[in-house]
Amino acid sequence: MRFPSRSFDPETGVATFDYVLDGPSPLHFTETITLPVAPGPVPAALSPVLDLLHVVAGVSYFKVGAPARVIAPGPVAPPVASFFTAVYTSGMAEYAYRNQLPHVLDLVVETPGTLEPVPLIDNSQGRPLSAVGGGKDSIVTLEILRAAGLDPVPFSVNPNPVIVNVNAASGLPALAARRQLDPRLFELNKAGALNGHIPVTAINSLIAIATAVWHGLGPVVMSNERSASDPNLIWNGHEVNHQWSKGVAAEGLLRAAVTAHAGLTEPYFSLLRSLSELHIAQLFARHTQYDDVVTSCNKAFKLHDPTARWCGDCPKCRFVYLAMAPAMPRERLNKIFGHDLFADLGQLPGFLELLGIDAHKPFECVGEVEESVVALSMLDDDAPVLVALRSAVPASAWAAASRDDVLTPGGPTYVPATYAKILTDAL
Ligand SMILES: CC(=O)N[C@H]1[C@@H](OP(=O)(O)OP(=O)(O)OC[C@H]2O[C@@H](n3ccc(=O)[nH]c3=O)[C@H](O)[C@@H]2O)O[C@H](CO)[C@@H](O)[C@@H]1O[C@H](C)C(=O)N[C@@H](C)C(=O)N[C@@H](CCC(=O)O)C(=O)O
Ligand SMILES: Nc1ncnc2c1ncn2[C@@H]1O[C@H](COP(=O)(O)OP(=O)(O)OP(=O)(O)O)[C@@H](O)[C@H]1O
Repeated sequence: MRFPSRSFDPETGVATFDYVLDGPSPLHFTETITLPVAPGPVPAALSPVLDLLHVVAGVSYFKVGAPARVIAPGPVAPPVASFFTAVYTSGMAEYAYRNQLPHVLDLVVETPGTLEPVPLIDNSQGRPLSAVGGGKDSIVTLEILRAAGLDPVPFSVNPNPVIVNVNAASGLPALAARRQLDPRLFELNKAGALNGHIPVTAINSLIAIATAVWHGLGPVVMSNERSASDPNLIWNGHEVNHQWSKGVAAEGLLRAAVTAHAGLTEPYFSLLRSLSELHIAQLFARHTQYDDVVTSCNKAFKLHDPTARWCGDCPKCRFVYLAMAPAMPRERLNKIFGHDLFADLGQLPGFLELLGIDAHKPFECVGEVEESVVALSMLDDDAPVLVALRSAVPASAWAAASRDDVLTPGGPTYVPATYAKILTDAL
């Protein structure tokens, strides 16, 4: 796989990224990303961020053929090379596992030469750009930053009606970028090309950083939780994590790559990294103004035929419902979801999966088994699903689940000291 060229037009904000999968009939792709245009001169750090985005956004096309060699377009510093390789291996691990392509996990992205890291630019003091995905997590971050007086700028890639409505409920003026995959990809998918999951957060994050740089803003603040770092399973000695690019390892690699290549001292961090999903759900419950719009169900974010809001019958809906249940009256919960999931015994197998009974953690954006068990332990009513779940959870699982562990912040983070204090004050 090669990355023949890229372009950027500051008049329109349009960036194009070209890709080639070599072979007897080479496949050419072009992805288009339109950044919100900022007035004034283009900062020097923007172009290097687009260099990184060019390579990272290539994963959507890489997956069509799983080429044995990926050759980056230019020389980079060692932290950048490490980041590229991690994106194409760990970031593509679920794809490799599901398609049984073990070579993907051992791939090394080749770089034509080595650069020194560039001089540093202190961007730590600017207004934070707060990435908004339409779900509970980014709402919690936005509200913490707002309450601390940091004047956050909401930002989304391809805001769909859910995100537009969440931004409207926040009342904050938002920035948006547009991302258009090459339509050839969908034709190839229809024709049966290799397909699978990609580390989309790494792509959205670099688009967010490019926007923050161009608009003279400070760090990009994400809302990735502690459990995003946990793998779903181990395969051939490698971790397979559906949420890899939301995890803390990816965050560290991305930060180091942006600092080495673009010089930003404080490019990007997740404010909620130390928190469990259960904890974040409790913080979300404080903000009723988003109840009619908040949506975490991934089906609402599909490019084709999205649902309007929660589908009410997928792992993500079940997990978020269970996580929010201890934090609010059932009537409010059912109004948010438009479904009463604890009344529907057909969903029992899906809830059992979340509780670690009979399956590995689903390939979805769901929290740890321990969080689900603790959430269940915090519910004491006799809804049919809850009664059935209580009797199915083994004594060992109850004993292993600690409410203190789940609701006490912990684990490694990259949150700078000033923001860490803001988070602590908000808990
Ligand atoms: C919405 C969703 O979950 N999509 C996943 C699904 O794709 P599906 O075909 O059902 O629908 P579309 O998303 O509309 O995709 C159509 C095709 O386009 C490909 N594609 C999409 C976006 C992109 O950036 N590159 C692409 O190549 C896609 O592969 C389809 O062929 O199943 C796919 C295969 O498993 C997943 O790749 C789709 O996941 C999206 C990329 C997506 O946005 N998913 C997020 C909701 C998601 O999973 N987020 C995770 C974090 C993952 C990470 O490490 O960053 C989370 O929130 O935890
Ligand atoms: N379209 C998008 N544009 C910009 N950032 C996004 C987008 N989608 C997700 N994100 C960001 O990526 C991270 C992971 O997304 P995720 O879907 O887990 O979060 P969320 O929507 O805030 O909450 P939830 O987990 O409840 O869905 C979050 O920090 C989120 O803000």
